[in-house]
Amino acid sequence: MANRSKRDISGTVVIPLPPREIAPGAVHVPGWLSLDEQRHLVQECRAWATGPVPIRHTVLPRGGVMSVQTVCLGWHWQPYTYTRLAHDVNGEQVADFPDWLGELTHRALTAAYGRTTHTDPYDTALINFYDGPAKMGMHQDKDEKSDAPVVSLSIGDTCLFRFGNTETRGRPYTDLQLASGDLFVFGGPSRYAYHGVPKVYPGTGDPATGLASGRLNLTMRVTGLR
Ligand SMILES: O=C(O)CCC(=O)C(=O)O
Ligand SMILES: [Fe+2]
Repeated sequence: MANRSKRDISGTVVIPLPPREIAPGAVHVPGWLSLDEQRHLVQECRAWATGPVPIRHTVLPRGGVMSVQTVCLGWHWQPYTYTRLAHDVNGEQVADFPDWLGELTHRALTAAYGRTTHTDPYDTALINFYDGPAKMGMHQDKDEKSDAPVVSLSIGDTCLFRFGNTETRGRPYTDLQLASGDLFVFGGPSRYAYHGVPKVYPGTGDPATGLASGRLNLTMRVTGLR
């Protein structure tokens, strides 16, 4: 279990807020990752960003380019499918989804839901890096052939995260902040809720994570593919 009390950049002890249910099946666990875990994830993400399939701005089918940069593990996501080979980047196979990340994901599910959740093994992670004005529009995560919850970890600058409903991109939605170390899980009735990142607040991250600026987000998923 992560050490739940930590110090902020000024050395003040910060006791994270308890888990909060944002919508049925959608739970925010502030400050879930320890600083050491965040540091480790930043190091690993730096390595994954270099290859075998380097991090890139994903190109959308109609020619738009996403402002975030993304690198994938296990399966390569390109709009709107998962493949083993990164045909839209360099044709290589993405890095494996490591066992330790699957274990961290299952611990995260237990922390969010307060019970063990049985799912097929998690087999992919999408790692997004937000720098400068990068953001993400409202969308559903629906390219997976599995209803297993999406498990999201955030490191670095705080963002505004908008978590909506399963019917439309618009209201009703809940705006919350995801800060460094926060866990957010959405499953059950919220699995296909629209969500997005309208804004990242520059300079709000703690450089002790190893990330001097910007925001990293990892989402672990079950693709349901073989
Ligand atoms: O950056 C985030 O917090 C959300 C990322 C996301 O929604 C996605 O990768 O599908
Ligand atoms: Fe998403």
